Amino acid sequence: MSTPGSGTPVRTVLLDIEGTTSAIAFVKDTLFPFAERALDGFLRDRGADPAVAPVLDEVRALAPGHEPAEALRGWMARDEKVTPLKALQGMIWRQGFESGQIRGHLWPDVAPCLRAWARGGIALRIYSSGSVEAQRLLFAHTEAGDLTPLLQGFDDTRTGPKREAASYAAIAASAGQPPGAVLFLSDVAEELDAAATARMRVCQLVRPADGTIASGRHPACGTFPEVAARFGLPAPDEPPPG
Ligand SMILES: CSCCC(=O)C(=O)COP(=O)(O)O
Ligand SMILES: [Mg+2]
Repeated sequence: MSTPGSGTPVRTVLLDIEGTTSAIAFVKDTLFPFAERALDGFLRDRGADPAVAPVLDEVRALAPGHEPAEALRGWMARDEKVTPLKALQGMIWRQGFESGQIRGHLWPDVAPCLRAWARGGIALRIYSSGSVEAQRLLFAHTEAGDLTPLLQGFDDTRTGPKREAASYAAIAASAGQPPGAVLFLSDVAEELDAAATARMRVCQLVRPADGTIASGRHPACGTFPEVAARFGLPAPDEPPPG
């Protein structure tokens, strides 16, 4: 697949989380089990809250004939990126992040690049299946500190599915950028296909520790400094720790 907009300088970097900024194992082995363990207590204690009850109605609408807890556990077991599940996970993770039980994992090459890119005038935005609430929590409580001041926008699947081009067109419009000035980074080739169809520039993060396989359809990099070198972004001036 060609690289749309390759003559346009990158003004915005749009970041996926799982498999891109953060380890797949962190999401699967830390975040998901935390939500699984806390689910029943959360539904019992908070199920009638004004912020929670409408989300449970969305669950019932998507899984008629099932108890919400049963539907949610099924989606979790199959890692289905269902919007109300992701919203509830974000609410459950809040207690874990704010109490210090969970710290957001970032690959060591990520924070130095985000700082350098933001300092260099590049707008940084997140687009993840994780809810906007979860995204903010993760970046406010990373192992490298609170990185939310570096981030200018957050989108989740309420904007649209990650494998549909219209979602990327909407994000570029809300960022006030032509799609060709936006570089989308993700580990998932189908997400990159959709972003490229919307005329964004794209790069697959192929992190060996995550077991990602290069699709061959898009430019691929193993680390954020490689992305910086390939797409003309500022280089990090601090070496990654360790
Ligand atoms: C704190 S974000 C949680 C990550 C998550 O729940 C998820 O499904 C990740 O999906 P992504 O689109 O970032 O690959
Ligand atoms: Mg991902």
